[in-house]
Amino acid sequence: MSEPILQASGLSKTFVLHLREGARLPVVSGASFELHAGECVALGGPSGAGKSSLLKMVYGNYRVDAGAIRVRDGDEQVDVARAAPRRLIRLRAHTMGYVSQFLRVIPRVSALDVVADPLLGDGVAPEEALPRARALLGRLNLPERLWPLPPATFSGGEQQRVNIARGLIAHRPLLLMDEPTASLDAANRQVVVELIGEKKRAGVAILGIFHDSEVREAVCDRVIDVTTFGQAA
Ligand SMILES: Nc1ncnc2c1ncn2[C@@H]1O[C@H](COP(=O)(O)OP(=O)(O)OP(=O)(O)O)[C@@H](O)[C@H]1O
Repeated sequence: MSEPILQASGLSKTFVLHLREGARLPVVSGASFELHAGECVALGGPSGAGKSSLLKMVYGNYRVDAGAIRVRDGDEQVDVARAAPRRLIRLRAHTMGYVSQFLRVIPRVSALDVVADPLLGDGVAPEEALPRARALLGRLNLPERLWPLPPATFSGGEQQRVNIARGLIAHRPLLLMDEPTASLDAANRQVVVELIGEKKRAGVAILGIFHDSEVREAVCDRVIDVTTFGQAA
């Protein structure tokens, strides 16, 4: 088997609530798992098990107390748990994408530009990036009249589709997805299932939270049960 794209080993994290007399909330202890090219893996377990927290640790938004999160970046390996902020920014720009549940809206920027932006950041010319953004928004059934508008006033499902298009338009070898279909109707869920399938066939490794069991069964090769990582004392 090829080298893993993501290798997490011995991750532990306890939240300490300093404004609550230092209350301690252990969330994971000794979490270890790997992801290989072309596979989609779901983080599973009941509400509060630590799925979102684990995803945020892998992306580098939450610090870990112990353990390593090694991500393959071309010929290099970057340990997200120890990487300098600049290295993390570079890793996120080209290697590790994140499709959050909600769109972070940028004032006055049109939906089309929001979606094309990652391609432009990769150096793709606007003449190529914009048609690709239009095609993806079209596949996701976002009405054409909305494309030139900033998404701030869009419905939840419309914003989520803009967010998915932005997260999937460029190639990133590792994709983290937090409930990508939460606000979508059945037809659009199916489009997202197809888009994820295409990413897998392109060799992308996907780690995500998929509460919708139909979507999970359609796209995921296995489930990592977060409860098996136990909780720190
Ligand atoms: N920033 C934070 N500060 C303090 N505690 C937190 C923080 N984020 C998460 N927690 C706690 O960590 C535990 C795990 O939360 P997390 O959101 O990771 O669970 P989850 O499995 O994703 O749940 P759900 O399926 O309900 O979204 C919860 O008890 C939560 O209260």
